[in-house]
Amino acid sequence: MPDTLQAQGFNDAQEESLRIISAEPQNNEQISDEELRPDTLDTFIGQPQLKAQMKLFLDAAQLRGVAPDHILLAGPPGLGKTTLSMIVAHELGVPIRVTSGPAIQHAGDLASIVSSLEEGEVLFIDEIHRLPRAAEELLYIAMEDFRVDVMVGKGPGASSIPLTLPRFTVIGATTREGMLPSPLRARFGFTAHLDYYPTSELEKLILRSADVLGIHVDTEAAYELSLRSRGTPRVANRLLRRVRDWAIVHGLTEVNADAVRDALELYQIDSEGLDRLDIAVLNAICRQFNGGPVGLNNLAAMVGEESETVETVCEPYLVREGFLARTPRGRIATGKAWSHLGLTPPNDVTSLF
Ligand SMILES: Nc1ncnc2c1ncn2[C@@H]1O[C@H](COP(=O)(O)OP(=O)(O)OP(=O)(O)O)[C@@H](O)[C@H]1O
Repeated sequence: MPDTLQAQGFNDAQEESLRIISAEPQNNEQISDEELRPDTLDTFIGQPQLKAQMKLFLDAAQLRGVAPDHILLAGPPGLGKTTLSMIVAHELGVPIRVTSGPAIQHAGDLASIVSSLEEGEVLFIDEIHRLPRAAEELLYIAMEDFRVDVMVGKGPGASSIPLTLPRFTVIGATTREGMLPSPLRARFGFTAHLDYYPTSELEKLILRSADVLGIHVDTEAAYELSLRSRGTPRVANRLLRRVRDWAIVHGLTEVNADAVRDALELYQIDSEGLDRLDIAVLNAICRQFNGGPVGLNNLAAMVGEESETVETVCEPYLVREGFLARTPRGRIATGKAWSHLGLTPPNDVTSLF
């Protein structure tokens, strides 16, 4: 009988802690994301190269007195794509219309949005890689020729009337740049890739968010939080809120490093930002499979999770942080994983890394 997570008592309350380190927004988090969004490039923390490029790009458009070219923002969830698009509109002093690939079901939905845009307006399309095909084709023409063809009538008598659109700027955001068809990708004049944030920048971000939320957080506490934030602003802000709750309940007026450690221990987030599922995965590879290699399905069965969850929720961070390696024969635990678990790798395993 496999030693699964359920068998180890991985219950709903513990699953809750899984979601704390997820980079995806949860429940009503869009609302709490809003209050922490910086609204200028100067207050947007980190990504220095991207900010410098973006500033030049926007300044040039403003000096030329035209709407900037279309912008593609690519990168993992929670790194600030939506925030940057709001900043672009704010810096240009123009309104922004927000939609997303999954919200547009028919080409007509997109036609009605683009045909109601004002001159210079920003159209933000989140998850642009999920637009339906017909909408994508309509978008090609709208982006390139600022035109939309409106179909009148049905069947053989149908005809299309071209409607000229004002110049506007599309900002597309995607977590899956590779899924964008190349004709769509080619229509963006500027593509920005967002990277995971180093801890030094997450610290600044946490101190800024603490200020906005009216919490006193000392620098050591900000550092401890940044270590556990998986390089992701959304995770940093979420952990900060959970630590704030802990501080309120414990009657603290200032959050210090001990409060961060104690609060996050309660949520089963360790010093490297690994949660219970990450640890279960590493434990399974080291203890049950002698360090690997082990196939994804076996591994997922061992921890009692869907393969997809293991692959998309745990692995990217474990691989990025050097705890786990993917090889053609399966997943292997690295030396860092063994030492993080306080285990000694067997001799025949050390040759694998
Ligand atoms: N560079 C930054 N400086 C300050 N706060 C940031 C930064 N990047 C992101 N944030 C904050 O992190 C949260 C998540 O950011 P945002 O919604 O922009 O991410 P996203 O990349 O659009 O995520 P998704 O792909 O899930 O839509 C927001 O509260 C935002 O204010």
